[in-house]
Amino acid sequence: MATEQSYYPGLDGVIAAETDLSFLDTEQGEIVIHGYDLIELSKTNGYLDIVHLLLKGTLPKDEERQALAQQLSESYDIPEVVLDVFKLLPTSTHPMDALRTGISVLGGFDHDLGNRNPEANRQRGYQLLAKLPTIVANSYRILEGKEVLRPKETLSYSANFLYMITGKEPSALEERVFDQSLVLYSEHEMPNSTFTARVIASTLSDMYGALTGAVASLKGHLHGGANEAVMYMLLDANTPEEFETLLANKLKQKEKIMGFGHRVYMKKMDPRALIMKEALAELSEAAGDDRLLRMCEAGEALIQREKGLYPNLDYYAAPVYWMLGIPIGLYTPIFFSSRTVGLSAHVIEQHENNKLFRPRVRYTGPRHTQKS
Ligand SMILES: CC(=O)SCCNC(=O)CCNC(=O)[C@H](O)C(C)(C)COP(=O)(O)OP(=O)(O)OC[C@H]1O[C@@H](n2cnc3c(N)ncnc32)[C@H](O)[C@@H]1OP(=O)(O)O
Ligand SMILES: O=C([O-])CC(=O)C(=O)O
Repeated sequence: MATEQSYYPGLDGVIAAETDLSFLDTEQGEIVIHGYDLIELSKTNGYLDIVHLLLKGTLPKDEERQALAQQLSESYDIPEVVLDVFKLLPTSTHPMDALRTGISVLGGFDHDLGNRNPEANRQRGYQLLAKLPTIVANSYRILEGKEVLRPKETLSYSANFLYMITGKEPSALEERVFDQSLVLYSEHEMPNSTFTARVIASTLSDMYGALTGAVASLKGHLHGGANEAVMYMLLDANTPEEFETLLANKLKQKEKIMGFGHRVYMKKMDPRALIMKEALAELSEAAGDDRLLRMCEAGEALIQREKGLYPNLDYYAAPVYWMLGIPIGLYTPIFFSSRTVGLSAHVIEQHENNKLFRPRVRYTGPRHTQKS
Protein backbone atom coordinates (compact mmCIF):
# COMPACT_ATOMS: atom_id res chain seq x y z
CA MET A 1 0.00 0.00 0.00
CA ALA A 2 1.29 3.48 -0.90
CA THR A 3 2.31 5.55 2.13
CA GLU A 4 1.51 8.98 0.59
CA GLN A 5 -2.19 9.05 -0.16
CA SER A 6 -4.68 11.71 -1.12
CA TYR A 7 -7.06 12.96 1.52
CA TYR A 8 -10.21 14.93 0.58
CA PRO A 9 -12.00 16.28 3.67
CA GLY A 10 -15.71 15.52 3.40
CA LEU A 11 -14.82 13.39 0.34
CA ASP A 12 -15.26 16.62 -1.63
CA GLY A 13 -15.03 15.82 -5.35
CA VAL A 14 -14.33 12.12 -4.77
CA ILE A 15 -16.07 9.61 -7.09
CA ALA A 16 -17.52 7.06 -4.66
CA ALA A 17 -19.58 4.84 -6.97
CA GLU A 18 -20.57 4.06 -10.53
CA THR A 19 -24.26 4.53 -11.16
CA ASP A 20 -26.67 4.69 -14.08
CA LEU A 21 -29.33 6.35 -11.90
CA SER A 22 -28.39 10.01 -11.79
CA PHE A 23 -25.68 12.61 -12.31
CA LEU A 24 -25.42 16.35 -11.59
CA ASP A 25 -24.11 17.75 -14.85
CA THR A 26 -23.17 21.24 -13.68
CA GLU A 27 -21.65 22.17 -17.06
CA GLN A 28 -24.84 21.52 -19.01
CA GLY A 29 -26.98 22.56 -16.04
CA GLU A 30 -28.83 19.24 -15.94
CA ILE A 31 -29.86 16.86 -13.18
CA VAL A 32 -29.69 13.70 -15.25
CA ILE A 33 -32.08 10.98 -14.06
CA HIS A 34 -31.48 7.81 -16.05
CA GLY A 35 -31.00 9.90 -19.20
CA TYR A 36 -33.68 12.58 -18.61
CA ASP A 37 -33.36 16.07 -17.12
CA LEU A 38 -35.20 16.16 -13.80
CA ILE A 39 -36.08 19.83 -14.26
CA GLU A 40 -37.76 19.15 -17.61
CA LEU A 41 -39.48 16.08 -16.14
CA SER A 42 -40.82 18.18 -13.26
CA LYS A 43 -42.70 20.31 -15.80
CA THR A 44 -44.27 17.44 -17.72
CA ASN A 45 -44.29 14.28 -15.60
CA GLY A 46 -45.65 13.28 -12.20
CA TYR A 47 -43.97 11.57 -9.26
CA LEU A 48 -45.13 8.07 -10.21
CA ASP A 49 -43.40 8.49 -13.59
CA ILE A 50 -40.12 9.14 -11.77
CA VAL A 51 -40.77 6.08 -9.61
CA HIS A 52 -41.18 3.98 -12.75
CA LEU A 53 -38.09 5.55 -14.33
CA LEU A 54 -35.89 4.88 -11.31
CA LEU A 55 -37.15 1.42 -10.42
CA LYS A 56 -37.97 0.04 -13.89
CA GLY A 57 -35.60 2.09 -16.05
CA THR A 58 -38.21 3.67 -18.37
CA LEU A 59 -40.87 6.36 -18.28
CA PRO A 60 -44.21 4.52 -18.02
CA LYS A 61 -46.81 4.12 -20.71
CA ASP A 62 -50.36 5.01 -19.57
CA GLU A 63 -51.26 1.44 -18.63
CA GLU A 64 -47.96 1.00 -16.75
CA ARG A 65 -48.61 4.21 -14.77
CA GLN A 66 -52.10 2.98 -13.89
CA ALA A 67 -50.78 -0.44 -12.83
CA LEU A 68 -48.15 1.23 -10.62
CA ALA A 69 -50.73 3.54 -9.03
CA GLN A 70 -52.96 0.52 -8.38
CA GLN A 71 -50.10 -1.55 -6.92
CA LEU A 72 -49.08 1.27 -4.56
CA SER A 73 -52.61 2.11 -3.43
CA GLU A 74 -53.25 -1.53 -2.51
CA SER A 75 -50.30 -1.33 -0.08
CA TYR A 76 -50.93 2.11 1.49
CA ASP A 77 -52.05 0.63 4.81
CA ILE A 78 -49.50 -0.19 7.52
CA PRO A 79 -49.55 -2.92 10.19
CA GLU A 80 -51.41 -1.83 13.36
CA VAL A 81 -48.25 -2.65 15.36
CA VAL A 82 -46.44 0.24 13.67
CA LEU A 83 -49.13 2.64 14.89
CA ASP A 84 -48.94 1.05 18.37
CA VAL A 85 -45.18 1.69 18.45
CA PHE A 86 -45.77 5.37 17.62
CA LYS A 87 -48.20 5.54 20.56
CA LEU A 88 -45.37 4.42 22.88
CA LEU A 89 -42.96 7.17 21.77
CA PRO A 90 -42.47 10.28 23.93
CA THR A 91 -44.55 13.09 22.42
CA SER A 92 -41.35 15.14 22.14
CA THR A 93 -39.99 12.69 19.51
CA HIS A 94 -38.86 14.47 16.33
CA PRO A 95 -40.98 13.38 13.33
CA MET A 96 -37.80 12.22 11.54
CA ASP A 97 -37.00 9.96 14.50
CA ALA A 98 -40.55 8.57 14.42
CA LEU A 99 -40.11 7.91 10.69
CA ARG A 100 -36.76 6.20 11.34
CA THR A 101 -38.47 4.00 13.94
CA GLY A 102 -41.37 3.23 11.59
CA ILE A 103 -39.09 2.04 8.77
CA SER A 104 -37.16 -0.07 11.24
CA VAL A 105 -40.36 -1.74 12.50
CA LEU A 106 -41.51 -2.45 8.92
CA GLY A 107 -38.36 -4.54 8.43
CA GLY A 108 -39.70 -7.06 10.93
CA PHE A 109 -42.72 -7.75 8.69
CA ASP A 110 -40.57 -8.72 5.69
CA HIS A 111 -40.34 -12.51 5.76
CA ASP A 112 -37.90 -12.59 2.85
CA LEU A 113 -35.41 -10.13 4.37
CA GLY A 114 -32.32 -12.11 3.36
CA ASN A 115 -33.30 -12.05 -0.32
CA ARG A 116 -31.35 -9.24 -1.95
CA ASN A 117 -32.00 -10.05 -5.58
CA PRO A 118 -33.04 -7.00 -7.63
CA GLU A 119 -36.69 -8.03 -7.99
CA ALA A 120 -37.10 -8.69 -4.26
CA ASN A 121 -35.48 -5.33 -3.52
CA ARG A 122 -37.66 -3.57 -6.12
CA GLN A 123 -40.82 -4.99 -4.49
CA ARG A 124 -39.51 -3.74 -1.12
CA GLY A 125 -39.00 -0.32 -2.68
CA TYR A 126 -42.66 -0.29 -3.83
CA GLN A 127 -43.85 -1.38 -0.39
CA LEU A 128 -41.86 1.39 1.27
CA LEU A 129 -43.09 3.98 -1.23
CA ALA A 130 -46.68 2.92 -0.60
CA LYS A 131 -46.39 2.93 3.17
CA LEU A 132 -44.15 5.90 3.92
CA PRO A 133 -46.82 8.59 3.41
CA THR A 134 -49.06 6.69 5.86
CA ILE A 135 -46.19 6.46 8.35
CA VAL A 136 -45.11 10.09 7.92
CA ALA A 137 -48.60 11.53 8.32
CA ASN A 138 -49.82 9.24 11.07
CA SER A 139 -46.70 9.14 13.24
CA TYR A 140 -47.03 12.92 13.37
CA ARG A 141 -50.77 12.73 14.05
CA ILE A 142 -50.17 10.34 16.96
CA LEU A 143 -47.37 12.47 18.42
CA GLU A 144 -49.67 15.51 18.19
CA GLY A 145 -52.55 13.62 19.87
CA LYS A 146 -54.67 13.69 16.72
CA GLU A 147 -56.79 10.89 15.25
CA VAL A 148 -55.18 8.45 12.82
CA LEU A 149 -56.32 8.96 9.22
CA ARG A 150 -56.45 5.86 7.06
CA PRO A 151 -55.29 6.30 3.47
CA LYS A 152 -57.91 6.84 0.76
CA GLU A 153 -57.16 4.43 -2.08
CA THR A 154 -59.39 6.43 -4.41
CA LEU A 155 -57.06 9.47 -4.29
CA SER A 156 -53.86 9.84 -6.31
CA TYR A 157 -50.57 9.12 -4.53
CA SER A 158 -49.89 12.80 -3.85
CA ALA A 159 -53.47 13.78 -3.07
CA ASN A 160 -53.72 10.93 -0.56
CA PHE A 161 -50.40 11.96 1.04
CA LEU A 162 -51.59 15.56 1.46
CA TYR A 163 -55.00 14.41 2.66
CA MET A 164 -53.49 12.29 5.45
CA ILE A 165 -51.31 15.26 6.50
CA THR A 166 -53.88 18.06 6.46
CA GLY A 167 -57.10 16.09 6.92
CA LYS A 168 -58.71 17.59 3.81
CA GLU A 169 -58.61 16.61 0.16
CA PRO A 170 -56.37 19.04 -1.73
CA SER A 171 -57.38 21.29 -4.62
CA ALA A 172 -56.02 20.46 -8.09
CA LEU A 173 -53.38 23.21 -7.71
CA GLU A 174 -52.26 21.97 -4.26
CA GLU A 175 -52.04 18.38 -5.52
CA ARG A 176 -50.01 19.42 -8.60
CA VAL A 177 -47.54 21.58 -6.65
CA PHE A 178 -47.06 18.94 -3.94
CA ASP A 179 -46.51 16.24 -6.57
CA GLN A 180 -43.97 18.49 -8.30
CA SER A 181 -42.10 18.93 -5.03
CA LEU A 182 -41.92 15.13 -4.71
CA VAL A 183 -40.50 14.92 -8.25
CA LEU A 184 -37.82 17.49 -7.36
CA TYR A 185 -36.87 15.72 -4.11
CA SER A 186 -36.92 12.20 -5.64
CA GLU A 187 -33.24 11.65 -6.51
CA HIS A 188 -30.04 13.69 -6.52
CA GLU A 189 -26.97 11.56 -7.25
CA MET A 190 -24.72 11.12 -4.16
CA PRO A 191 -25.83 13.30 -1.23
CA ASN A 192 -24.84 12.28 2.27
CA SER A 193 -28.03 10.21 2.81
CA THR A 194 -27.59 8.22 -0.42
CA PHE A 195 -23.95 7.62 0.42
CA THR A 196 -25.04 6.47 3.90
CA ALA A 197 -27.57 4.03 2.39
CA ARG A 198 -24.98 2.65 -0.03
CA VAL A 199 -22.35 2.27 2.69
CA ILE A 200 -24.82 0.28 4.81
CA ALA A 201 -26.02 -1.79 1.83
CA SER A 202 -22.40 -2.56 0.94
CA THR A 203 -22.12 -4.84 3.99
CA LEU A 204 -25.04 -6.78 2.41
CA SER A 205 -27.28 -5.38 5.11
CA ASP A 206 -30.93 -4.98 4.05
CA MET A 207 -32.92 -2.13 2.52
CA TYR A 208 -34.73 -1.23 5.76
CA GLY A 209 -31.38 -0.83 7.55
CA ALA A 210 -29.95 1.22 4.69
CA LEU A 211 -32.98 3.53 4.67
CA THR A 212 -33.11 3.80 8.46
CA GLY A 213 -29.53 5.06 8.41
CA ALA A 214 -30.38 7.41 5.56
CA VAL A 215 -33.20 8.98 7.62
CA ALA A 216 -30.69 9.91 10.32
CA SER A 217 -28.41 11.42 7.70
CA LEU A 218 -31.14 13.39 5.98
CA LYS A 219 -32.42 14.79 9.30
CA GLY A 220 -29.35 16.99 9.78
CA HIS A 221 -29.64 20.74 9.08
CA LEU A 222 -26.77 20.66 6.62
CA HIS A 223 -28.89 18.27 4.54
CA GLY A 224 -32.68 17.70 4.48
CA GLY A 225 -33.32 19.32 7.86
CA ALA A 226 -32.61 22.68 6.24
CA ASN A 227 -36.17 22.97 4.87
CA GLU A 228 -37.71 23.16 8.33
CA ALA A 229 -34.90 25.45 9.56
CA VAL A 230 -35.67 27.83 6.65
CA MET A 231 -39.32 28.03 7.66
CA TYR A 232 -38.51 28.80 11.31
CA MET A 233 -36.19 31.56 10.05
CA LEU A 234 -38.94 33.02 7.83
CA LEU A 235 -41.39 32.96 10.76
CA ASP A 236 -38.95 35.09 12.79
CA ALA A 237 -39.67 38.02 10.45
CA ASN A 238 -42.84 39.69 9.20
CA THR A 239 -41.71 41.75 6.23
CA PRO A 240 -39.00 41.58 3.53
CA GLU A 241 -37.11 44.35 5.37
CA GLU A 242 -37.24 42.48 8.70
CA PHE A 243 -36.08 39.31 6.96
CA GLU A 244 -33.13 41.16 5.41
CA THR A 245 -32.15 42.51 8.83
CA LEU A 246 -32.43 39.03 10.36
CA LEU A 247 -30.20 37.52 7.64
CA ALA A 248 -27.70 40.38 7.84
CA ASN A 249 -27.41 39.80 11.61
CA LYS A 250 -26.86 36.09 11.07
CA LEU A 251 -24.09 36.85 8.58
CA LYS A 252 -22.50 39.24 11.10
CA GLN A 253 -22.54 36.43 13.68
CA LYS A 254 -20.88 34.17 11.03
CA GLU A 255 -23.90 31.85 11.13
CA LYS A 256 -24.67 29.61 8.18
CA ILE A 257 -27.86 30.61 6.44
CA MET A 258 -30.12 27.62 5.99
CA GLY A 259 -31.34 27.03 2.44
CA PHE A 260 -28.26 28.56 0.80
CA GLY A 261 -25.18 26.92 -0.66
CA HIS A 262 -24.66 23.42 -1.93
CA ARG A 263 -21.64 21.13 -2.20
CA VAL A 264 -22.16 20.76 -5.96
CA TYR A 265 -23.84 24.04 -6.96
CA MET A 266 -22.12 26.42 -4.54
CA LYS A 267 -21.85 29.28 -7.02
CA LYS A 268 -25.12 28.72 -8.89
CA MET A 269 -28.77 28.46 -8.05
CA ASP A 270 -29.95 24.91 -7.49
CA PRO A 271 -32.19 24.49 -10.59
CA ARG A 272 -34.82 22.74 -8.47
CA ALA A 273 -35.13 25.86 -6.29
CA LEU A 274 -36.20 27.89 -9.31
CA ILE A 275 -39.09 25.51 -10.01
CA MET A 276 -40.27 25.74 -6.40
CA LYS A 277 -39.93 29.54 -6.55
CA GLU A 278 -42.32 29.52 -9.53
CA ALA A 279 -44.69 27.24 -7.60
CA LEU A 280 -44.55 29.65 -4.65
CA ALA A 281 -45.50 32.50 -6.99
CA GLU A 282 -48.43 30.46 -8.28
CA LEU A 283 -49.65 29.60 -4.77
CA SER A 284 -49.19 33.23 -3.68
CA GLU A 285 -51.31 34.46 -6.55
CA ALA A 286 -54.04 31.91 -5.84
CA ALA A 287 -54.04 32.91 -2.15
CA GLY A 288 -53.84 36.64 -2.91
CA ASP A 289 -50.92 36.81 -0.47
CA ASP A 290 -47.34 37.22 -1.70
CA ARG A 291 -45.70 38.18 1.61
CA LEU A 292 -43.59 34.99 1.89
CA LEU A 293 -42.56 35.21 -1.75
CA ARG A 294 -41.41 38.82 -1.30
CA MET A 295 -39.51 37.90 1.88
CA CYS A 296 -37.78 35.00 0.12
CA GLU A 297 -36.86 37.14 -2.87
CA ALA A 298 -35.40 39.83 -0.60
CA GLY A 299 -33.40 37.16 1.27
CA GLU A 300 -32.18 35.61 -1.98
CA ALA A 301 -30.94 38.98 -3.28
CA LEU A 302 -29.23 39.87 0.01
CA ILE A 303 -27.33 36.57 0.37
CA GLN A 304 -26.28 36.70 -3.27
CA ARG A 305 -25.00 40.26 -2.83
CA GLU A 306 -23.28 39.72 0.52
CA LYS A 307 -21.96 36.14 0.16
CA GLY A 308 -22.24 35.19 -3.51
CA LEU A 309 -24.41 32.25 -2.45
CA TYR A 310 -27.61 30.97 -4.06
CA PRO A 311 -30.72 29.17 -2.80
CA ASN A 312 -30.94 25.40 -2.77
CA LEU A 313 -34.20 23.44 -3.10
CA ASP A 314 -34.95 23.61 0.63
CA TYR A 315 -35.12 27.44 0.57
CA TYR A 316 -38.16 27.56 -1.70
CA ALA A 317 -39.70 24.19 -0.78
CA ALA A 318 -40.21 25.43 2.81
CA PRO A 319 -42.57 28.36 2.02
CA VAL A 320 -44.34 26.20 -0.59
CA TYR A 321 -45.08 23.58 2.09
CA TRP A 322 -46.20 26.36 4.45
CA MET A 323 -48.68 27.63 1.87
CA LEU A 324 -49.95 24.07 1.37
CA GLY A 325 -50.82 24.00 5.08
CA ILE A 326 -48.22 21.37 5.99
CA PRO A 327 -46.90 21.39 9.59
CA ILE A 328 -43.20 22.37 9.69
CA GLY A 329 -42.22 19.14 11.46
CA LEU A 330 -43.23 17.20 8.36
CA TYR A 331 -41.11 19.07 5.80
CA THR A 332 -38.06 16.84 6.21
CA PRO A 333 -40.03 13.56 6.50
CA ILE A 334 -41.78 14.48 3.21
CA PHE A 335 -38.38 15.06 1.60
CA PHE A 336 -37.29 11.63 2.82
CA SER A 337 -40.50 9.97 1.70
CA SER A 338 -39.98 11.31 -1.82
CA ARG A 339 -36.28 10.31 -1.77
CA THR A 340 -37.25 6.72 -0.87
CA VAL A 341 -37.44 5.94 -4.58
CA GLY A 342 -33.92 7.19 -5.25
CA LEU A 343 -32.56 5.45 -2.17
CA SER A 344 -34.24 2.15 -3.04
CA ALA A 345 -32.80 2.31 -6.56
CA HIS A 346 -29.31 2.96 -5.11
CA VAL A 347 -29.61 0.02 -2.69
CA ILE A 348 -30.68 -2.26 -5.57
CA GLU A 349 -27.70 -1.06 -7.61
CA GLN A 350 -25.29 -1.47 -4.69
CA HIS A 351 -26.46 -5.03 -4.01
CA GLU A 352 -26.27 -5.91 -7.70
CA ASN A 353 -22.67 -4.81 -8.05
CA ASN A 354 -21.27 -4.76 -4.56
CA LYS A 355 -17.92 -3.76 -3.17
CA LEU A 356 -17.67 -3.19 0.59
CA PHE A 357 -17.01 0.48 1.46
CA ARG A 358 -14.03 0.55 3.76
CA PRO A 359 -11.75 3.59 3.32
CA ARG A 360 -8.55 4.34 5.23
CA VAL A 361 -7.47 7.25 7.46
CA ARG A 362 -4.65 9.71 7.74
CA TYR A 363 -3.55 9.01 11.31
CA THR A 364 -2.71 12.11 13.40
CA GLY A 365 -2.46 10.51 16.86
CA PRO A 366 0.62 9.52 18.85
CA ARG A 367 2.68 6.33 18.41
CA HIS A 368 3.98 5.01 21.73
CA THR A 369 5.81 2.05 20.24
CA GLN A 370 8.25 2.10 17.34
CA LYS A 371 9.17 -1.04 15.44
CA SER A 372 12.49 -0.58 13.68
C1 LIG B 1 -31.68 19.55 -0.47
C2 LIG B 1 -30.40 19.70 0.34
O1 LIG B 1 -30.12 18.89 1.20
S1 LIG B 1 -29.42 20.99 -0.06
C3 LIG B 1 -28.45 21.38 1.38
C4 LIG B 1 -29.30 21.98 2.46
N1 LIG B 1 -28.46 22.52 3.53
C5 LIG B 1 -28.42 23.85 3.82
O2 LIG B 1 -29.12 24.67 3.22
C6 LIG B 1 -27.53 24.27 4.95
C7 LIG B 1 -26.76 25.55 4.64
N2 LIG B 1 -25.70 25.28 3.68
C8 LIG B 1 -24.51 24.76 4.07
O3 LIG B 1 -24.24 24.57 5.26
C9 LIG B 1 -23.49 24.41 2.99
O4 LIG B 1 -23.65 25.24 1.87
C10 LIG B 1 -23.58 22.92 2.59
C11 LIG B 1 -23.49 22.03 3.83
C12 LIG B 1 -24.89 22.63 1.89
C13 LIG B 1 -22.42 22.59 1.63
O5 LIG B 1 -21.28 22.71 2.38
P1 LIG B 1 -19.78 22.42 1.92
O6 LIG B 1 -19.72 21.99 0.52
O7 LIG B 1 -19.17 21.53 2.93
O8 LIG B 1 -19.12 23.84 1.97
P2 LIG B 1 -18.75 24.69 3.27
O9 LIG B 1 -19.77 24.55 4.34
O10 LIG B 1 -17.33 24.38 3.64
O11 LIG B 1 -18.85 26.15 2.65
C14 LIG B 1 -17.84 26.77 1.85
C15 LIG B 1 -17.79 28.24 2.21
O12 LIG B 1 -19.05 28.86 1.94
C16 LIG B 1 -19.66 29.31 3.15
N3 LIG B 1 -21.05 28.89 3.13
C17 LIG B 1 -21.57 27.81 2.52
N4 LIG B 1 -22.89 27.75 2.73
C18 LIG B 1 -23.19 28.82 3.50
C19 LIG B 1 -24.39 29.27 4.05
N5 LIG B 1 -25.54 28.61 3.85
N6 LIG B 1 -24.37 30.40 4.80
C20 LIG B 1 -23.22 31.06 4.98
N7 LIG B 1 -22.04 30.66 4.49
C21 LIG B 1 -22.03 29.55 3.76
C22 LIG B 1 -18.94 28.59 4.27
O13 LIG B 1 -18.98 29.29 5.47
C23 LIG B 1 -17.56 28.48 3.70
O14 LIG B 1 -16.90 29.70 3.82
P3 LIG B 1 -15.34 29.78 4.21
O15 LIG B 1 -14.64 29.07 3.08
O16 LIG B 1 -15.10 31.23 4.30
O17 LIG B 1 -15.23 29.04 5.51
O1 LIG C 1 -27.06 16.74 -3.23
C1 LIG C 1 -26.91 17.04 -2.03
O2 LIG C 1 -25.80 17.02 -1.44
C2 LIG C 1 -28.07 17.44 -1.21
C3 LIG C 1 -29.29 17.66 -2.02
O3 LIG C 1 -29.45 18.67 -2.67
C4 LIG C 1 -30.26 16.57 -2.10
O4 LIG C 1 -30.06 15.51 -1.48
O5 LIG C 1 -31.30 16.74 -2.76
